[in-house]
Amino acid sequence: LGGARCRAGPLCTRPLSAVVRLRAPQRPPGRGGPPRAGGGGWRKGVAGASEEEEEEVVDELDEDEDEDEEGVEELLGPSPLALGPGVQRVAVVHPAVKWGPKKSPLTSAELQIAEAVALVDTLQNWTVLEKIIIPTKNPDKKFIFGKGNFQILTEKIKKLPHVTAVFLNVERISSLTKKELEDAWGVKVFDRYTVVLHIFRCNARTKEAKLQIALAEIPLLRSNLKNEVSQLDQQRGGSRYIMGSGETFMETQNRILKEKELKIRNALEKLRRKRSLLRTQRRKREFPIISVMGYTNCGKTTLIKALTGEAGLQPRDQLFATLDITAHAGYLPSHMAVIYIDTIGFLTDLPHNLVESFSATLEEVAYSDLIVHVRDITHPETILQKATVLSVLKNLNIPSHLLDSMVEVHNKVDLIERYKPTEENALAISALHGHGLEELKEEIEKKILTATGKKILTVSVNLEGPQLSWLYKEAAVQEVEVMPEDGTAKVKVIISSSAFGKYKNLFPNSKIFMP
Ligand SMILES: Nc1nc2c(ncn2[C@@H]2O[C@H](COP(=O)(O)OP(=O)(O)OP(=O)(O)O)[C@@H](O)[C@H]2O)c(=O)[nH]1
Ligand SMILES: [Mg+2]
Repeated sequence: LGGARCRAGPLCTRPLSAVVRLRAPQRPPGRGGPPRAGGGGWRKGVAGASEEEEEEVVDELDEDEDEDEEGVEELLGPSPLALGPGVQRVAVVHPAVKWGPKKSPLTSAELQIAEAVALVDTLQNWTVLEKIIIPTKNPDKKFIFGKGNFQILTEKIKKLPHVTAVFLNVERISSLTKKELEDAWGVKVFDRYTVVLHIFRCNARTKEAKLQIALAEIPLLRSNLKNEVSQLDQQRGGSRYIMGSGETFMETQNRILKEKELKIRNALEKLRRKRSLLRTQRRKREFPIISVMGYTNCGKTTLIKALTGEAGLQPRDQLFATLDITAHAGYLPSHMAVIYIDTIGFLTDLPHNLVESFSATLEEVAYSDLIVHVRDITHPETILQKATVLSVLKNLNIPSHLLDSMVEVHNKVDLIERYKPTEENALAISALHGHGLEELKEEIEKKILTATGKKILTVSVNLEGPQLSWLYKEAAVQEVEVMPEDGTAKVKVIISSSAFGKYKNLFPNSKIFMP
């Protein structure tokens, strides 16, 4: 890939496998409560998992982590974009549909080109030299532009002496069109797919992200191969057989690519199995899971940082800062421990197979108890962004109850004076300044209790009896307030309906205080 590196430093995120290592970030402000045994003491009380058990899971999951690392680098290989090292000076060309059925009702060419520029700005050493909007009737057809407009465009590009590449802001161009445009303009031509993929490549840190990128790059390698073969054919006048093998060069290369694709899919499948093991572990520990989703740069990481107090999280004003799904522990108002999952942001016209290669990661979302949809309400395209997020979620086969219970959050309201959401049930917040977070946590807690069928209640127990240890085993004890005068304690618990039924049967005389 040469010298094109991202502006961002190393990502400071916590891979999903860190879930089982979570430690309570702070002790909740409660009276009494279970005793603290070392660092994980409080959590031990909440989740009912011993530390030894926890370490065991970590060991099991970390196994062969390192030995695979080299294999992943090999599968990822050099970038198929074949970019030279160093600087790229880019002309961003946006084919705008002025009318007809292909015209997007929600967006304007200026805003679309602004997003394309933001994508280029994400990359270190890449600068935008020129922005050109050029009309077209149908950007999906083979040559994108009409003859006259193409000539105007070619003249404009040729007049830019320092330009090294053209970023054509369409989802995908065929290898044939790409070649023709490159021949006509004498510079490299990228589409959205290649630019986004390049950003992903720069931001990928974990094995899973790298494998997903390797998978998404296969179609590029395939079209590169096609070009290479047609060039060879032109030079030599026909396909050549590799001596003795009976296979043409194209067939051999295609076979190698297929094998590579299979290896990547297998490696991803292995990671997926690991993930499902983690999921079972988490279920056992009864941490409710909240997936935080939204358009890229809307403030997901900032929000999770604010909700969990995790200092290591690094939000950045950059598209696709987060590429790995990561998990972070936080507390709801009643001291319930939950896990927030930070996810990759969405983008309009994100090429289909790119989404597909990341959908394994996003599969995690389907297993969460609640989705929080964060929106950058200050963005001029916020409505289109919402539509994009909802449509991607639909395509991911997220269970409908999760879509129905989704919490919509309007973020960055500090930038708008006296903001009032027009959508019913949306919550206005500023993740950066911490406004509206208490209300948000209350709302999340309400929905989590409904989703998990749990109740929060306080019971009075006799300290000499078995109730307290029963509750520690079967429910999540939040607070214990001892009444020394009569040897009882008031215990606040989060308990499932079925465990509550059992409790009432076992201890019919225990006093119960509903909230
Ligand atoms: N003014 C303001 N800026 C915010 C707020 N929340 C986030 N930001 C800024 O928005 C930018 C993006 O924030 P992130 O938290 O990295 O966004 P993200 O959704 O995680 O982005 P990706 O991971 O790239 O998809 C950063 O510069 C944040 O400081 C907010 O409430 N107010
Ligand atoms: Mg992020």
